[in-house]
Amino acid sequence: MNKTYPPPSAAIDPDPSRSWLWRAWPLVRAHRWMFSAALVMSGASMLVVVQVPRLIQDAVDNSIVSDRVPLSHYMWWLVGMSVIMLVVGYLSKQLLFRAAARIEYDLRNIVYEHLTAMSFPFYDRMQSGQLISRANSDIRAVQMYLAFAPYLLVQSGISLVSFAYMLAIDVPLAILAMLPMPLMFVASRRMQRSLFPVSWLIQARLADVATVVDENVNGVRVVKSFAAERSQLASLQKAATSVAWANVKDADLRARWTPLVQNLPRVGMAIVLLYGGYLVIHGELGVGAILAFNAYLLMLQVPFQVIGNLIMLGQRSSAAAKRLYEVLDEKPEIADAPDAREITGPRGDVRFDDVTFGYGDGLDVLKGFSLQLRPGETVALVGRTGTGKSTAARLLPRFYDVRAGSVSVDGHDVRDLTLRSLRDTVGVVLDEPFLFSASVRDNIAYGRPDADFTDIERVARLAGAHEFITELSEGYDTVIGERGYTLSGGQRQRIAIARTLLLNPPVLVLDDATSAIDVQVEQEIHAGLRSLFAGRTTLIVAHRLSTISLADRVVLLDGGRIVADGTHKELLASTPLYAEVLAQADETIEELGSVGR
Ligand SMILES: Nc1ncnc2c1ncn2[C@@H]1O[C@H](COP(=O)(O)OP(=O)(O)OP(=O)(O)O)[C@@H](O)[C@H]1O
Repeated sequence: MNKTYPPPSAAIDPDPSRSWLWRAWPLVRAHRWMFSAALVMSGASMLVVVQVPRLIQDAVDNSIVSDRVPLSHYMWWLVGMSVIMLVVGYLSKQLLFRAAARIEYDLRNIVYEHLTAMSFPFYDRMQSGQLISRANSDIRAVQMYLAFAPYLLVQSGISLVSFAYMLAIDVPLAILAMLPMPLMFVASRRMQRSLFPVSWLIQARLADVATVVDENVNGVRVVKSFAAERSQLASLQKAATSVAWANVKDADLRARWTPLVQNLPRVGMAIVLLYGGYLVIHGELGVGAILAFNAYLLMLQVPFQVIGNLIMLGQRSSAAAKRLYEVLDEKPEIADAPDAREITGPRGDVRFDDVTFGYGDGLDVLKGFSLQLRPGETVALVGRTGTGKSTAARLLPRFYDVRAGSVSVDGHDVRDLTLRSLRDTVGVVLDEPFLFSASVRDNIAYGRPDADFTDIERVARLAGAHEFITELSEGYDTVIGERGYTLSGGQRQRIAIARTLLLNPPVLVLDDATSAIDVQVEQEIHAGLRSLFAGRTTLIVAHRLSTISLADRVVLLDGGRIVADGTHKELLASTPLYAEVLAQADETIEELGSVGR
């Protein structure tokens, strides 16, 4: 049913000590036949193009100045050449753009595959805006250079051939006509040098504009609720003004340099006219040769501009490639061990043994944290805000690795299991579930795209989502707006619970996963939730009494470790902190309620 797409045709060379081009070369090599064909064709069309001035020369000398050959003879040649250039040009462009598109496909897949393999610590460190820019503009810059640099170089070959033809017509005239060329080279290099920093500036400022627009669109709810449209608009105007300034600077530099670079060949033409005219007058050269020379001089101009652009493109691509490699060279911190094993027939015996954990280089959040969940047991993890309840829950599916101690499922350290089998075993529902812009049905079936509709409906009922889904305009086929914003927080959470349940995981982690479902609805779906928990080991990170009441056992976390363990009643009687935490949670909920009133 699901179409499968080809994997990337090659990988980036993993050796970071090599140059960026060398590392990217396998991508070009993978499409070498297409590239070679495109380059051969473009070389061939170039060879035809340089014949045209020769032909015009002969036509003028043999048919116009004298009447030795009928003019139609040259006309037919010219028509024939045009047809060849048309066909060959079409084929070479087709092949080149195809190869470029494949390189882009490969690069996007390589980067995306890598990003998918990266673990939570990486995403904690990186800014999503930066990642998105790397995945877009940097890929583009690298692809442009890889695909088009060889083509531009072949095109530049036109200058060598033109010069050879000029030499064949008249050696001293060819050398004289070339006199302004070094000047032109210097001028175009200076032009590129002064334009380069400005073009960087434009890129950077465009990225600033993109960031403002991105924040505005993604944070539209916050912007509007603070009525901050004006200040957002002001920051956009500021960023846009900076872009405009850089663009004006760019136009100014171009206006200064372009006429100079473009008009320098006219000096060559003047020389051709003067010395060539002298030769013609003295009968040493045909009139046609002057025409041909002028045409060749114009062709000679091309590479000077192209090579300048190529250098500029090269600098930009090299910076872009380095940024991409920075991401690609990062190894996923959490990956399968070489001898990782599958977990078979999991019973759901979960154990945290003397765990110490903290994020990055930060302080320990958990210290000496030990907890056992027997198969089929439902345990509520309670504690003050910021004590590390969610952190403990994240260690079970191995979103992060412990600093010391161990987390195990059925006696296997989670680090010894394959991530695939561990995450099939441990289902997680987070408090702010992310839903995709797809139908409700597809969102629920996210982990099992081939699931039957009856199964989808069954888990939706269990999660208390079926009723509101059927009330949506197109029921299960209703497409959810971006990130699920068209649904309420509680509705999103119920869809997320259904999504995890469809996988029927033997171990379930609910991290505050019912926090947005109002207490009454939660009570209504308690029966469903209880039947969910039956037969699976469940860890619930909870704040509310109503959620805690679903658990067989409650554990209280404080100072990085479990400080009390028992039933709700036992803890209430024995541990003042427990009552305090519950009272705080109630107060918070009440306060939130009064703010809303
Ligand atoms: N990704 C992260 N990177 C760095 N520090 C983090 C990260 N996530 C949480 N922390 C820190 O770890 C500590 C524990 O956070 P955690 O979310 O586990 O607390 P919690 O008990 O679940 O809190 P709450 O009840 O408010 O949800 C906090 O000090 C928090 O700032």
